[in-house]
Amino acid sequence: MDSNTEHKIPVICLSEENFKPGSDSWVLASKQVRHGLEEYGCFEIVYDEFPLQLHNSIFGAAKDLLDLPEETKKRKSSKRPGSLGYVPQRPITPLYESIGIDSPNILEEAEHFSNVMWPEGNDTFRETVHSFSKRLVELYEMTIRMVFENYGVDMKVFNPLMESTFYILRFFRYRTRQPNESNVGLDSHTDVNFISILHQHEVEGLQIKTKDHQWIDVKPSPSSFIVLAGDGLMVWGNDRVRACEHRAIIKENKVRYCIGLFTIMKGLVHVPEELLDDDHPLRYKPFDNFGYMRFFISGEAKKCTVPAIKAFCGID
Ligand SMILES: O=C(O)CCC(=O)C(=O)O
Ligand SMILES: [Fe+2]
Repeated sequence: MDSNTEHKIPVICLSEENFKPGSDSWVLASKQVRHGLEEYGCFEIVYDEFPLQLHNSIFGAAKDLLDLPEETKKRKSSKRPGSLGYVPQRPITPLYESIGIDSPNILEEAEHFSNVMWPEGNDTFRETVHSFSKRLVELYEMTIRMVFENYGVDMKVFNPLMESTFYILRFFRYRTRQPNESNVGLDSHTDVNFISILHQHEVEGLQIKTKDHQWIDVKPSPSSFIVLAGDGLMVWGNDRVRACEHRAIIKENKVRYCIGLFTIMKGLVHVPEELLDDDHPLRYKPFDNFGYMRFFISGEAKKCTVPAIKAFCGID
């Protein structure tokens, strides 16, 4: 079905004020966050104070990186066994290519990655990736804090959860299509991690699927960030939060760039006890996020006859 106007993804207008936990606008924003995650599996942050300069420089960095020769992009930059790293254009996703950076919020890791790609060094790239990622980690932290407050989850487990978060920054590029090619850049899916924060460049493409199976377009803007619940947050929330179904459709005849910060839990994710009661019995066994990612990479997930997350750790 085509996009329509009945649905509206909740928008939080971020300001100094609602960045302060406990303020009136914080409380209001956190209700919208919960509503967005339960209804759509996502919400939008409009962050007017986000520096335009940083928006421009991160997409400049994306282009510089993806313009490198294929052999360079394939170099191993991740220290994790089995990490995805560079994903070239493939027959099933001919328009799409992407490349990921582990722990980009840690300066030494941003430096390590940039030295692998540019052995002569690239200070601009390293600095841009690091400062962009740090801003997105702040948005992630705010989201988790709001979710905790809204569900009444003990703040004692907030810091441990933040400390067990692993971050990957991924740059995506979609080339223009040939006359006979489909406009599907990336087909409908839910993300296999905990939370994803996407930032689009000028060319639109991101679409979100509603509960009643309609697709809504998410328009790009230099101050807009879309926060998506992945399968991991759905597990943590014991199915209160929906994992967001989304896709990328390339309608315009222009190259499209998008960037995502993907958060992944190290160790096991347990449903907090505050989210369990007679009406909400435990639906998932402790969840191993990296194990779940391997379940996809190995092709096992494709064989499932029920949603992959249910097959992996669901209690029926
Ligand atoms: O390009 C986009 O807007 C979405 C990318 C995406 O969903 C993903 O990489 O998981
Ligand atoms: Fe995705």
